Amino acid sequence: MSELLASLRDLTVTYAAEQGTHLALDGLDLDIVKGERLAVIGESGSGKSTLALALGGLLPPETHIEGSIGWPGFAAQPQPGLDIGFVFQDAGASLNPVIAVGRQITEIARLHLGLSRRKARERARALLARVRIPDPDTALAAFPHQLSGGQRQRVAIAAAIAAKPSLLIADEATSALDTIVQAEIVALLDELVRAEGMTLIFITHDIALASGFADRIVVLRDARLVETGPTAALLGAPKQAYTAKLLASHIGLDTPPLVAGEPA
Ligand SMILES: Nc1ncnc2c1ncn2[C@@H]1O[C@H](COP(=O)(O)OP(=O)(O)OP(=O)(O)O)[C@@H](O)[C@H]1O
Repeated sequence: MSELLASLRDLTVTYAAEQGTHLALDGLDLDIVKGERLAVIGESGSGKSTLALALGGLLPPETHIEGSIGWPGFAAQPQPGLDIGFVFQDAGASLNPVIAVGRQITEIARLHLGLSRRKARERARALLARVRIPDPDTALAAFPHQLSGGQRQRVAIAAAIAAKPSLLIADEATSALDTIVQAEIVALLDELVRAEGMTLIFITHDIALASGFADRIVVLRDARLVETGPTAALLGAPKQAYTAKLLASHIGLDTPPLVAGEPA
């Protein structure tokens, strides 16, 4: 039987806003299986990022959380940055603009893996090569603004996996990139999670992008989980009218995936 990484039960998240409270997740039940590539799709404001932040324990302090997030896949409460890696939409938000790329990755490896300065730098170089940054030696000394948007996102991925997390959460990680670069980054994420045996949660409003490589899709709408199922089943025969509408508005079902899946 598949091993569970996380188990969310009746997860309800309410933000305290100036105009009152805002229900961002409403009674979410979801099991996340070790090693799966899970796409979370939904329209803007449906609660996707809130789910990502809740999993990482990164919700703002004034947020009210009910229900539970269990982590049967971890011996102890997983730590963001160590057990859970994050890639956000804007690499600029996760990378410090005034610190060289190499040092940013090196610091993570030193902090979380306790590596010596030299070993951490070797790891940073290897990670830059792993995410296919051309000329990793030069890139180590580069500042984020000296790289292209796609390269910055590759660096952000290298930083996210530097501490060897078991779970990688990519929140709209490709939304700011053009279509070709998007497909390259998705292919890279897909390859990395397979090779490293990580679990991937890929948050996106782009069903076509998700359908190319996700094992399973979760559909959120207005803070609620509408439907979840294996990608092919959900795309081929959505059970909920909302999912069907979402699919119809984004892709024809004969749209070829942007990233080829594994041969059957
Ligand atoms: N810190 C916050 N304080 C108050 N309300 C918030 C906060 N963060 C998010 N919200 C609200 O909670 C709801 C869910 O937001 P969330 O960012 O999780 O949605 P999303 O599906 O990720 O949207 P998007 O695709 O636009 O990023 C939205 O209505 C949003 O306005």
